[in-house]
Amino acid sequence: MTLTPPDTPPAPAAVDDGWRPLDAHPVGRTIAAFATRSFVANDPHGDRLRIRYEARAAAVPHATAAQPAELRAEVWFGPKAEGPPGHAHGGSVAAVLDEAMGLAVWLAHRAAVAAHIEVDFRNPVPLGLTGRVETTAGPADERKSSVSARLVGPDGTVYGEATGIFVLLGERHAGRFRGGGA
Ligand SMILES: CCCCC/C=C\C/C=C\C/C=C\C/C=C\CCCC(=O)SCCNC(=O)CCNC(=O)[C@H](O)C(C)(C)COP(=O)(O)OP(=O)(O)OC[C@H]1O[C@@H](n2cnc3c(N)ncnc32)[C@H](O)[C@@H]1OP(=O)(O)O
Repeated sequence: MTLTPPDTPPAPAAVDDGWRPLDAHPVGRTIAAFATRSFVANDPHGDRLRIRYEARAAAVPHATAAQPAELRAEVWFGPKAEGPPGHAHGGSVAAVLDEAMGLAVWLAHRAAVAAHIEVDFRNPVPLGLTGRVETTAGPADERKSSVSARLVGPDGTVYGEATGIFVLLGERHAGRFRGGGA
């Protein structure tokens, strides 16, 4: 019996894990528009931070307690994010984690501001790193949500971990967090 060489196996079908650009998500569009102005995300071609958010499409159109919307991001730390020589400033890492947590709460529940965050810097972030921010928004009551996030490198190195309490914006905050500025 002769064995014929197997055909070249077909490329594995791309696995659709449900992640889409943020602006493909109905709530995500509002968030994406906000993010173009934010401290973290306002310079997508700059040398400091470049960040691209994605939402889990499985949550379209709205999150439920059983299936909260999820947010993640790809982030690049450029030469102008420097803190310790050759590495990212802790404030830039904290800012990235803070914003991602805020947007994750917004996507899962509604717009919110950070009341309390804690950040653990696990490994120094080399400048030039492109990492992944993963977020998990916890359940919310009518006033607040817990949330966590971490920054992971392409090889699985965990660079930073954060937890936060975000206060959901309601009627009592009306007018406090409007756009504008001096
Ligand atoms: C579809 C249209 C949408 C339009 C959206 C419009 C605007 C968007 C607005 C905002 C954008 C949203 C997201 C932005 C995303 C990311 C940005 C990055 C995240 C940030 O960077 S954002 C900036 C930094 N952030 C601040 O600038 C906040 C300054 N701060 C305050 O403005 C107040 O401090 C406030 C409002 C936080 C609370 O004040 P408050 O009076 O409303 O809340 P209150 O005291 O009633 O507490 C309610 C419950 O939260 C618990 N709680 C409160 N504080 C706590 C703490 N520190 N630790 C642990 N738990 C805490 C209480 O214990 C209570 O819990 P309980 O209900 O169980 O009693």
